[in-house]
Amino acid sequence: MSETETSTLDAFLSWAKGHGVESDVAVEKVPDKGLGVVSKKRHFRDNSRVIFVPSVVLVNASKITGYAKEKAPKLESFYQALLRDGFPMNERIIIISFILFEQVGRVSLGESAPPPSLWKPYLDILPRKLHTPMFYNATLKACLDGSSLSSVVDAKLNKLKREFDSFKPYFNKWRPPSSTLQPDAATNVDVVTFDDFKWADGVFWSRVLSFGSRIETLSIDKSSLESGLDDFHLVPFIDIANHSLTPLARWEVITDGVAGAELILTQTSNREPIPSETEICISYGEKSNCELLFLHGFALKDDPWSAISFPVPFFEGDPIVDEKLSFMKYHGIKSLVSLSRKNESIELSHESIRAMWLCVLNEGDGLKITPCETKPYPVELIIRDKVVNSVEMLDSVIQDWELFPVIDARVVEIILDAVENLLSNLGETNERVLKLMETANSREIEYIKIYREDEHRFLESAVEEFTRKRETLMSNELVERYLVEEE
Ligand SMILES: C[S@@+](CC[C@H](N)C(=O)[O-])C[C@H]1O[C@@H](n2cnc3c(N)ncnc32)[C@H](O)[C@@H]1O
Repeated sequence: MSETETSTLDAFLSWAKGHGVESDVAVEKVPDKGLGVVSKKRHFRDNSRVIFVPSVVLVNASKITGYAKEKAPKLESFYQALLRDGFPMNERIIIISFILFEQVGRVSLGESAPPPSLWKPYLDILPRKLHTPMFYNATLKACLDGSSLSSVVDAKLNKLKREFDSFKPYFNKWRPPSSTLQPDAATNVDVVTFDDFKWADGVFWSRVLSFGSRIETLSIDKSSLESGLDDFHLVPFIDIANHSLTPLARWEVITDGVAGAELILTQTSNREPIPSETEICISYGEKSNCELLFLHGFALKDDPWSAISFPVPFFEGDPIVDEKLSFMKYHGIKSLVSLSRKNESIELSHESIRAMWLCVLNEGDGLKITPCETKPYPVELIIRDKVVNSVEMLDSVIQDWELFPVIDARVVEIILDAVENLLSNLGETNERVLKLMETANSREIEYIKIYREDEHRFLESAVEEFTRKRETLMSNELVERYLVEEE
């Protein structure tokens, strides 16, 4: 670690201690992972706590808006201007704008900046360089060609760019009063660049913890959370724990007594102690290499959680596609097909099945979908004379239909077509990408290789599996009859 890195880390550690963080472990640089949490003595895996972070140091949207109101008028007027101009404010926007204000806006404001926030020593240890595909140069980006991630990255870059362009004029208000009165050369330079914006978004998605989802799984009374309605939290210290497929620890929300969060060494029947100098990792969840690469910029050779997502392949020229999309949006059905490996077989998520039903059904099947201006919902969906006003209703109408095997067969046919296409795209680009990879040797290339191989294996299995499913469905008399008629 450089001298500056060491002093920034020391400042963070003494800040944490001074604000009530208790820790039995060290924070150190870990090869190829940035910082990590490392044991400094023997520990037993007995549900004992190794880090406690009191709620006072947690970062969430409510605390940030409170801080802006009380101590950072420029940040407060930024949020107020966004609200006034009708921007949809959410926890992510509040948190990433705060990170940008503290780390970039403050520099631009110079002497007119408010004193640094409570969280400055924490913000200072956030990695300045991220390795996700959002930061790839042209060569690395070309190494994703043919993979499912390639279009996902393009779509995300475009979305972020649109978002950044809409916020830019507001970020540009983070200038000292003199420069807003007398525009000079410096004021033509944007205060926050697109790279800064991507960085803050990347920091958010790679570190944020959802307390809501953890509380739901633990069935704790949500109202007892000090943070009220906040879901997303940055948790200094605990968010230094890296991801492993064989994690030694897990994080928990504490709602009893002194509220906060803790890192616990998960109990196991293995009574062997964890030796000193062992990295203590957690699990970031059942994430495929595609997700790990997208969100975190790394991939794991032995990752068992293969998955793939692609946009719902609506038929070209489907006359009611906009209405279908509107129904899906209103009912929270993503326009995405997600396939993942479960219990040795490859399955579509339930939400994807709903999206696919809507994709394959048409007016000839008795589906009517009409815009409605007088109702609380944007479109009215009728299937077989039944008004479908919830996803549960959609499930029962389709599953109770005698034509269900036919619909199922259409879904399987289209998914098979899509995975065959994805596999052939990946195969066609492989040779060129492998050559390109030889010209650049980096950690990123190694991770892309792992991801591409994983995706190739997964798609091959998906093609096999959906071919089998199609054959089984084809042996159904009703399906055979209908498909012949449809042809
Ligand atoms: C929540 S942070 C963990 C702390 C981080 N290492 C740091 O320096 O601040 C998540 C990031 O750590 C890195 N990381 C976590 N687990 C990793 C792993 N198994 N291999 C490589 N990098 C990892 C990735 O950059 C990821 O986005």
